[in-house]
Amino acid sequence: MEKLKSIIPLEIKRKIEQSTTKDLPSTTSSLHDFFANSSLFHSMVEDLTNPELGFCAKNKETALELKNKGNACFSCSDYSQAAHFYSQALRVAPVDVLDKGNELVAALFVNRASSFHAWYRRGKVNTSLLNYEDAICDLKVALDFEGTLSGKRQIQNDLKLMEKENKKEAENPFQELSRQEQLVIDEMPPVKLQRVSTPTKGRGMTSLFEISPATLVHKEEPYAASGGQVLRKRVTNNESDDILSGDSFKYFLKVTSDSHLDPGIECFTEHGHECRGVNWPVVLPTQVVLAGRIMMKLVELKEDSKDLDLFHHYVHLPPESKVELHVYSIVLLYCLHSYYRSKFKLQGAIFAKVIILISQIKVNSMAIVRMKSSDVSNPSKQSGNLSLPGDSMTSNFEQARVGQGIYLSGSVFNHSCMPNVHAYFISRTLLIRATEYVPSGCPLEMSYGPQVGQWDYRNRQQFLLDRYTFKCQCNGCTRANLPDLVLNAFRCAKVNCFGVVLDDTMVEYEKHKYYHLQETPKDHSTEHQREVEKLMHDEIKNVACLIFEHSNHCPEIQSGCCLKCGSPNDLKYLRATADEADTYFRSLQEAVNSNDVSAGLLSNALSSLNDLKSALHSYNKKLAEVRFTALSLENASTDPALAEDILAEAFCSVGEMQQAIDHCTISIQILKKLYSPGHIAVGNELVKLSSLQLALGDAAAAVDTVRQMDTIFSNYCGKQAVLMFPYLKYLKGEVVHKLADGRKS
Ligand SMILES: C[S@@+](CC[C@H](N)C(=O)[O-])C[C@H]1O[C@@H](n2cnc3c(N)ncnc32)[C@H](O)[C@@H]1O
Repeated sequence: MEKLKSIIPLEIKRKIEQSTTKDLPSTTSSLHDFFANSSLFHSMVEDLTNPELGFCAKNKETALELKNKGNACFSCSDYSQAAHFYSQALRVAPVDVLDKGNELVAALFVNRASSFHAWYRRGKVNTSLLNYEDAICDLKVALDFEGTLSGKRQIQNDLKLMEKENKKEAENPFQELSRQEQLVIDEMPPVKLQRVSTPTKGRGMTSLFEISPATLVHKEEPYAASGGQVLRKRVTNNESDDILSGDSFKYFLKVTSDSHLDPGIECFTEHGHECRGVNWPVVLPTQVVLAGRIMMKLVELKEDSKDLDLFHHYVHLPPESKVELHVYSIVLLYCLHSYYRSKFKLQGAIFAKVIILISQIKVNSMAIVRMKSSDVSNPSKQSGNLSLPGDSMTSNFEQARVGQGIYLSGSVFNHSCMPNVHAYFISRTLLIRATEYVPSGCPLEMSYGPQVGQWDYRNRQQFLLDRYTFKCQCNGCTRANLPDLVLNAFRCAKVNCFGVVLDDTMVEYEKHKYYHLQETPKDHSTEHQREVEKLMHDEIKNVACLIFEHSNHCPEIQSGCCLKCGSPNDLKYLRATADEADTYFRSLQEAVNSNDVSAGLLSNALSSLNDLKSALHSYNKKLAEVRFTALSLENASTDPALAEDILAEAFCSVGEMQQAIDHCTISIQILKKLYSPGHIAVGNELVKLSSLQLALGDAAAAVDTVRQMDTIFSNYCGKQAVLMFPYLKYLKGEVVHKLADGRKS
């Protein structure tokens, strides 16, 4: 695409760069006229649309060869190999060719279904031989591939019987998942939401009634979804195993398959050939592919004159992005046109529609993520982990991004850096749940990524501006709050003061929060300025009083001055002390990573921790854990672990569990201040604490920790918490075991 962009004449480029939405039909027409005469453009479109050149290039001879191999395996009863060859053949079979009078693709699907039917037969044989475990495996595969409802019901009944018989399976703590999955399907939001217009954020969502924590407020299937680019390539090339476990891979396919597809087909390791084997759905960026899917959907539903009622920022996009969108819109429409022909007209109004669509996708699409829980997918391995001190800290949140989707109602929820709802996905279903009590009429706002307590004001603003092109106007970014004041703060050097000391940049960020008030057009008078200043000081005073538990001192917000006692501090000295201590923690982190923690390193780090504590405010994030991964619309972000958390890991790796527990506990106390006691970042750290307590054999303490953790995760994901965080169920099981063992002895 870079090449295409580079050949655009300057005059056309300039018009595009300055364009607003109403100019789009004319700017796209000019660019189209230019591309129509460009051999580079046509050869690029040819690359993207010619099935012979596709990643899964079509070839009748190869398909027939593979089909014959499949047939040979089938006749030797090697059904899994047979299915494999038929699947391979399907990847390369051209869509419209005949083989012995039948459509080749259809024949291949039938053969492959027969292979899977053979699985059912084999399951029955294994049942009669009392090989229940094998039989269950066979039947599960058969169930996945059974296309008819009655067939599925029959297999499900057989499976139920088999699972009853199989005692081993019944002991597996993950066996209940299918029942839990049923809960996912059944739960519906009990509240009615209302779309409202807000003064600063456009439309938004509120509830007509008050909402208690953990209430499901919204549930929605995507209007359209697509896998990420890397995944799409791997899927097409059948290279799934190296990036995702089998389970995640299946998940990915479920997420990205269109729901109208036969559910059996969703599980195959080739894509649905929506593209007829051509390249564009594999190589174009995800947002453009998603736009292509939506355009196809609108045409198929005969709704192509309809516009999606979604917000976009075309006019605020940087000039370079506008040019890029123009190029993608023309390329995409040519790709669609090559298959749908007259249904997609190559004209300015339609190119403009695609540009708006991609702009809407940029602002509104959500990253569909799932928890990566490879370390708990095998409970026996996990059990082993807990008995190994060095590994018991490894159960961190990690998320895999499996796709991107457009949720028409879900995207009306605005962002807040202090969100009161949590968005997550089960397969491709979006669920939004209140994480705290919400009074009626109060906006329901999720986090698009950044949160107060996780990042400072400037980083949050920058992220939202870069990624979503808006200046955040949430409560966290327009008012003083405790986490923003302390997150990066120093500590007053005066004996026994413990006050907050901010440097220039932190003071600047706090002042920035009030600029939106100054920007209001109604009044720019000095009096108004004074009002703004006063408001800022009052707010900061309120927050400072909170930190210092009702101190009556009125803080001056000034760089280097303590917010509690007002005394000046040597910022240079405080910063140098903190930086030096930091280097020890970096070495300790490296030693933890390479499993090479020595007594010397530990004692150095402990004295550095004291230095760090003498320079940084006690809630400064550098002292706590920050390996928190936000569930967000954007890529999950992970910060490095610091100070107390590294020490906890280091003590854990040398088997000093009590020390590890002490440092982990302090880390949790800081996180509770920075976020809130019920925040998921705290829950994440509680997972570590409980696994340490279990490793130490302190089941009673672990019970309490697991209970707190359970409350937090249930607030975020309701009954689905066990699906989202499988280790929750596992840790609960461990606690029960340890308690029972304790009673026996
Ligand atoms: C996914 S849409 C949310 C719905 C949108 N308000 C609407 O009217 O359709 C995201 C857009 O809403 C606005 N928005 C959301 N949260 C905001 C916030 N905290 N501050 C300012 N604008 C916000 C921005 O314009 C952003 O690009």
